[in-house]
Amino acid sequence: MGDSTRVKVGIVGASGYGGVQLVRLIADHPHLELVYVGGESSAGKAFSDLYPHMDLATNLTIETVDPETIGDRCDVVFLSLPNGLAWKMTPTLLDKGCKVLDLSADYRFSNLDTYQAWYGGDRTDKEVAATAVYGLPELYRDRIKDAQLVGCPGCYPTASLLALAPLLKQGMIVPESAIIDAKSGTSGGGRKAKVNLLLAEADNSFAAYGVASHRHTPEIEQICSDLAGHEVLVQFTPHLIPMVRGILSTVYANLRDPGLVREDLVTIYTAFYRNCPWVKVLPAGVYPQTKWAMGSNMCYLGVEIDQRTDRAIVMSGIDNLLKGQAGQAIQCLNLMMDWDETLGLPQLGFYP
Ligand SMILES: NC(=O)C1=CN([C@@H]2O[C@H](COP(=O)(O)OP(=O)(O)OC[C@H]3O[C@@H](n4cnc5c(N)ncnc54)[C@H](OP(=O)(O)O)[C@@H]3O)[C@@H](O)[C@H]2O)C=CC1
Ligand SMILES: CC(=O)N[C@@H](CCC(=O)OP(=O)(O)O)C(=O)O
Repeated sequence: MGDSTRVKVGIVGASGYGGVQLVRLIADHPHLELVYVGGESSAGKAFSDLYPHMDLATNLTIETVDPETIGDRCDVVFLSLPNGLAWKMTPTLLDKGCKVLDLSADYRFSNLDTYQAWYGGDRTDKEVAATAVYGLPELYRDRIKDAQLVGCPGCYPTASLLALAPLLKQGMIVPESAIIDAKSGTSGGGRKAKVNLLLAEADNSFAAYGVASHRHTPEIEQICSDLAGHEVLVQFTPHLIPMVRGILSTVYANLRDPGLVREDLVTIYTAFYRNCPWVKVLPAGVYPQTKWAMGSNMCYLGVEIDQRTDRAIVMSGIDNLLKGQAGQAIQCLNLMMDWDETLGLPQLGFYP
């Protein structure tokens, strides 16, 4: 039975990894009621037939995607789809008065030419895209509060930008010297079958991919440029690591002030993130482990300085499906609804 006091929520792409996390988080959220789940190949199946252990979270059946009817039934819609689909349905959802949170790359770029150069597609929603806000609350909280459309960041950009932001914003590093070395578990590639994500391919192996060409590079550069106040290029190398969940992003950059020690960085980072409940700056000498963040919306940051090279080294650990995806989307929605930013989100991870 429906609860008229709760905000009615729909998820398009509910069967995927991001969608499942959203179902779980919405079930635990005090102000949200899931009223619609949509998909393509899973349409017509009960959500609990796909995920039998989640029958307590919802008894909905996955439906086909018709933006008009979704817009009539929902106040808020999460789009957890492959890149290039959200922009085709978002204008209708917004016209219907919905708040829209897109987990794909479609609304992350302030310059659509950049989007089209990396993702393709012939966008016809330029006016709508211009209203989208980049959904990284620690950097754009006030803009997210007023947004009707949020483009939630990618998992690698979330981890990497939270590591770099204090240094860039305060002009402490040479921006172009930034090198981002990031590792992701296989769930980062989504639930759809892909040969490189098979256990027999990914297990006992560890390799870089997308070297000097990964599509998260321009997304990271866009926000770094915004923080630095001028155009910045960065070096970003992702790796696939044989685990399911988690990202560890290690960022290196040349310091402008060679006199700093790591305790200074702890103080600077703690001050920068003092109003951010989802970032935990670790004490000097403590470095994040991905398992701490598994099941939690927290980003753990460890800071270090190599005094031989005068480089800052910052390590950022997140759960790619929570702070890197669905958790961050709920965090953004909390802000858009003027609710506490922590509502309905898990603080502590599953481990140990
Ligand atoms: N995985 C991660 O760590 C992160 C992913 N992202 C982004 O979030 C988005 C979702 O990712 P993820 O959950 O991993 O993806 P999955 O591959 O796990 O899920 C994709 C979902 O999209 C649905 N879908 C695909 N095509 C269509 C279509 N034409 N119409 C309707 N539904 C469709 C699928 O439904 P069905 O099963 O019914 O076919 C499925 O539910 C992507 O844009 C991804 O890049 C962002 C940050 C992190
Ligand atoms: C391990 C793995 O394959 N990771 C994905 C990142 C997924 C993601 O967040 O990307 P978008 O939302 O920008 O598509 C990749 O490198 O393509």
